[in-house]
Amino acid sequence: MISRLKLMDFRCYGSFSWQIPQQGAIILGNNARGKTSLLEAVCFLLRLQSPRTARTGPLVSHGKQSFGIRGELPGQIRRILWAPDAPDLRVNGEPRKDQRSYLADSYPVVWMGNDDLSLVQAGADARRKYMDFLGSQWHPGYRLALFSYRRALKTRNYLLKHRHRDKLQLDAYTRQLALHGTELRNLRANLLALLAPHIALAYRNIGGRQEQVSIAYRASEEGDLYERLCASMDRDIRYGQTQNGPHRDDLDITLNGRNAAQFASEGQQRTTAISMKLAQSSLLTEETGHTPIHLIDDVFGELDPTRRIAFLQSLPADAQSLITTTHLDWLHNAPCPLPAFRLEDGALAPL
Ligand SMILES: Nc1ncnc2c1ncn2[C@@H]1O[C@H](COP(=O)(O)OP(=O)(O)OP(=O)(O)O)[C@@H](O)[C@H]1O
Repeated sequence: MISRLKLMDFRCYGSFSWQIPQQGAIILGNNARGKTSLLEAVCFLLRLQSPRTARTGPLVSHGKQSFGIRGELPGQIRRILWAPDAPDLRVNGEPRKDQRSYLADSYPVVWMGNDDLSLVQAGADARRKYMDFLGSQWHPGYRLALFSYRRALKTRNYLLKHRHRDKLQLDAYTRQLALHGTELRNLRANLLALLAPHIALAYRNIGGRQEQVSIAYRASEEGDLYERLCASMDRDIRYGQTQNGPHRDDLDITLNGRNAAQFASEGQQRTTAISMKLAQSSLLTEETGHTPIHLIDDVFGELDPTRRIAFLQSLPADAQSLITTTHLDWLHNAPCPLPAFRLEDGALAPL
């Protein structure tokens, strides 16, 4: 639970402070008032990641050099002062030397947004991000394997692109890539095995009792990764890029045995996407012992009333949920006991 949030020069907020109710809140506001930015700030404070951008530059208010986020949680005050090349990360006033140690005792987060449909409809990138955001919160080794893999991939791609490549060096990075890639794949496969039953259960709860959703990890190629990388070396050199590996892996999502992207209706696809997010929540609760903070950005307009009610009922009773919306029509007949606030001119006022 986050109880107080303060922002400085974050996105459209110069200075902002909010005492957050324990159970969470509904944040009502017209477009471009800063609703998503608020949830983004909470996500960044807890995970050092924005769901909107991979870079931190866009988070800094226009014309400023750095931003600050401070949040009070049970037993800890987290504070980030982010300046280019010199992030200052503190917990209870103590500096944390790197991102890993800052994140080690942070709280889990689930992000739900109106573009979650892309988990089913869009390319594999969205599904890898989904796995990696969850995996990094699930297992400390996951983030490390992902980070090491990305670093080795970047160097290998750099070597592949350059004409005067050193064969020995290329082989050394191929080995590194295979080592971290195999580790990452094993972690992802384990994660998916744990996650799949949570997704099936969440789907049934939201109304798809007749339907069977299933999800499985699919590697971009079979067999030993090092051997496959060596076998495709000529092609990689031609493209100047590594063509195989976990950065090309995907998830197979099926509904009643058929590919969900091609055969499911939009309603079924939305239910699948929401189930994937609710499954993150139940898995993280089980694995970390903490119910994640739910950051729910403008999802209700897209759901029909039955799914909306079922979704609200599926949120864990003890979760803190921050829900943004541009209107409250969807609340009609919906079981949502959260207090509502209006966001106007960069400040929140109770409704
Ligand atoms: N780095 C930045 N500095 C200043 N303003 C920014 C920055 N990044 C985005 N903005 C602006 O902040 C405002 C709020 O954006 P945000 O996405 O949080 O709004 P929102 O209330 O969620 O809108 P919507 O309902 O349309 O999704 C927008 O006007 C946006 O252009």
